[in-house]
Amino acid sequence: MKLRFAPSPTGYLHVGNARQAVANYLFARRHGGRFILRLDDTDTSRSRPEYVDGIHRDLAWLGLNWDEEVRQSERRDIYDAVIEKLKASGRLYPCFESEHELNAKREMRIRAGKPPLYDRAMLKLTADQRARAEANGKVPYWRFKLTDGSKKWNDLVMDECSVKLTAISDPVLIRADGTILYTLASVIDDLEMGITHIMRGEDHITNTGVQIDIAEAITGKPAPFTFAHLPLLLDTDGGKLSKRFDSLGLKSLRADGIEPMSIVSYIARVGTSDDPDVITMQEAIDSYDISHVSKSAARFDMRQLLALNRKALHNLPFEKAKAHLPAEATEEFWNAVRGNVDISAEIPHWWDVTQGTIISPPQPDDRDFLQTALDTLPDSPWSEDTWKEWTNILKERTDRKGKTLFMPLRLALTAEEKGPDLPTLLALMGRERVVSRLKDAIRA
Ligand SMILES: Nc1ncnc2c1ncn2[C@@H]1O[C@H](COP(=O)(O)OP(=O)(O)OP(=O)(O)O)[C@@H](O)[C@H]1O
Repeated sequence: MKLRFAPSPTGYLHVGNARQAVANYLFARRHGGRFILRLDDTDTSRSRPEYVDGIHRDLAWLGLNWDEEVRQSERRDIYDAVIEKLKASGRLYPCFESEHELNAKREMRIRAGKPPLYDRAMLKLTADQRARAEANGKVPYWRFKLTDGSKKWNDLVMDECSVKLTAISDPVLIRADGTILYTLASVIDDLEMGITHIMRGEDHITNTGVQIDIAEAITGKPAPFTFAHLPLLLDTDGGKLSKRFDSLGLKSLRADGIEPMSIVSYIARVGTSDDPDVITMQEAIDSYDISHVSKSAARFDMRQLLALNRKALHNLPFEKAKAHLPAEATEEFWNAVRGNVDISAEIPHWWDVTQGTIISPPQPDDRDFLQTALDTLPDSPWSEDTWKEWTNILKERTDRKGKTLFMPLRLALTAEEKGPDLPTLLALMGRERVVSRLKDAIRA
């Protein structure tokens, strides 16, 4: 069994692309197969080295290690041999019509109430006519002659699929400048590399019909692939994701401090009948079941991802959390804050709260209460019991309890209305910091 994830390096990967990478990886690992990274970089005008680096970085970050890597731009010889064969058999035929001529023909067909399909005029070109066009400096581009009828396959996600080839124009597979289009390069690679399962987005369903036809023209045998077309992942508002607009990009999620395993856990289960939960890679592999993937489009829900990430951070042991923490951070600090962060980008704030400087917001309405709090602050050294000792005195002196007692203190000490347990935080902060924050809140 051999699978491939085949992104085009024309942008940074988004969570939709990741859905395919994760599906291919988990399916391959679950069944003891190989997972290949294939860079579909035939579009030289849009492919860029920094996007290749980006794909490597994102996949490695997610923990999707690949067994082999190939680049389409390095496989021209392989394509040329197959192209010669297809030209010789007449399935690839030269075309000379300009964009302008094609548009005019298309409009005429539409006006005549016919579908705007290519009329295959160039199939009737005689050797003489071709020689004359070439003598006039015209260079042909090449279309693939589709067979009549439909191509059917039993999809692992979409069940029975059928693409009516008679409703599609013969596709251009080689441009006049010699560029090979994705549709052709991809099927040659899949055959040559012995890919057994093609898992990709449902945006490829029409391609699949055409590619089955091309594969059969190349080998003279039924296409040897099993297909799985996974629905597209939409953004939270139901909009399309785009590499070009960097929407929900893995790079930015990483920069925001999302844990890679939260993303893999979420993406492996979103749009399936299984509930997302924070799982290990091995658990994701063992539990991946393609028959649980739903046929309809799934929405990426940021709140759900954040909930998983919060759980992942909560479970993260100190040794692993160190990567997100300041060098001087202690295990006590991590234990105090780990249950209260959605993303690791929030950690520096809590570090400042306990070890650095923050600006306490003014609390004019609670000035007297905070002055009493300052006056009754226990002397050092402090422990986790100091909070209780202090607030017991405050309860007696001020008659306050519950929220009216705790909230002004929380706000003064942390500048937040929510956060880690105050008894633990107070012990970590130390007396000097607390005195200066209380003074700030009173003075302001
Ligand atoms: N929103 C999406 N949800 C799920 N899969 C997607 C989504 N967008 C693309 N894919 C899949 O990602 C894989 C990689 O494709 P590709 O690199 O061509 O991505 P793309 O985002 O469609 O790129 P481009 O915008 O450059 O065409 C393909 O299997 C494609 O079907």
